[in-house]
Amino acid sequence: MIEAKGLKKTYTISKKAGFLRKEKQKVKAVDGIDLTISEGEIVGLLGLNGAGKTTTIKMLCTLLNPTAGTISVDGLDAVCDAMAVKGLVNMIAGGERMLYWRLTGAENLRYFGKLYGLHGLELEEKISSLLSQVGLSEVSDTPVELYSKGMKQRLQIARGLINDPRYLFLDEPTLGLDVPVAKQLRETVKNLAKEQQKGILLTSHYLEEVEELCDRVYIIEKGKIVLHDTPQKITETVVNEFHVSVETRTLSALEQSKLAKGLPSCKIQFLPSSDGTILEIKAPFDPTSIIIAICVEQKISIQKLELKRPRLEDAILALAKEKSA
Ligand SMILES: Nc1ncnc2c1ncn2[C@@H]1O[C@H](COP(=O)(O)OP(=O)(O)OP(=O)(O)O)[C@@H](O)[C@H]1O
Repeated sequence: MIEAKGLKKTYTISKKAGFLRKEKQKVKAVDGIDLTISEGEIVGLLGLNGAGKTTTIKMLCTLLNPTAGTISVDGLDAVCDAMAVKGLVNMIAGGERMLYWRLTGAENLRYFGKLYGLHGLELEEKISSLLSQVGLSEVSDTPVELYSKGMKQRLQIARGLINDPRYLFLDEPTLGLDVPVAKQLRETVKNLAKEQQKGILLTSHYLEEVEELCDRVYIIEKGKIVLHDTPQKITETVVNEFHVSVETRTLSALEQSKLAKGLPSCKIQFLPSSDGTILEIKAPFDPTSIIIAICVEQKISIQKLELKRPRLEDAILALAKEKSA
């Protein structure tokens, strides 16, 4: 398990303070974060630009030392035992960073494998197994500059797995990818966690992706965790509103009042349609079973019922609105 406690990172930057004069300024990028990632689990780290996600990831994978706090990776300290921890973790960035474009796919993996102390037959076997795992065997000897975006991203995954890490940090892994390529990549990520038991920390601006993949989500703001729960619980806590649309035959005033009485905490609108009535309901819970029960009791046939659950995106928008109000 990875366990971070009281994690802080302060950068010192120089700012112009008049002609020829510079002033040192401190930026608190991460300000006391506690988080855990277990093997086999996909954990999301969400926040607006500049919230501190990349800084957190860099500390977790030993690329940056924290200003304060501790990180334990399977009992090893990420600062004191950094070399051992490097063997247990790896990072996969989205976009086209961290690859050498003039080198072929196999040469890239050979270079990164050597950095992890792999060599000889063991390294060559690893390279060919990873290239086959990500479907790049046929282009192993093609320079990366000739790869498509999707192929480069698959090579990034192979690069991130070269040291067979127990924990993977994925920073915007589907950035700029076409829908089918991104979908395939999400399947790979699920497989890494659920079949290969790797612990994964994921940052993504695609909230549907986070909702689909993550078991738990941390929401970070100005370097602090402001919410931590499953995507579903976060959504229910923050948005707390279900939209239901129901189409029925034309309802009498009595039937309308029965429905309104049965759903006292909901906002209901009865709208006439060409062949009946449309009910638009906003409820602080999922009201479908109550609506169905009343309709059965009143012998009202339902032509169509549509439930719009709140999504993680609605929750993040609501949180952002709350903060700016
Ligand atoms: N090397 C650095 N030197 C000085 N300040 C930095 C440095 N890296 C990041 N920062 C500042 O630290 C804060 C957090 O940045 P960080 O990149 O961790 O956020 P982020 O959540 O990853 O943002 P984004 O979603 O835009 O990538 C920001 O205010 C940023 O300007």
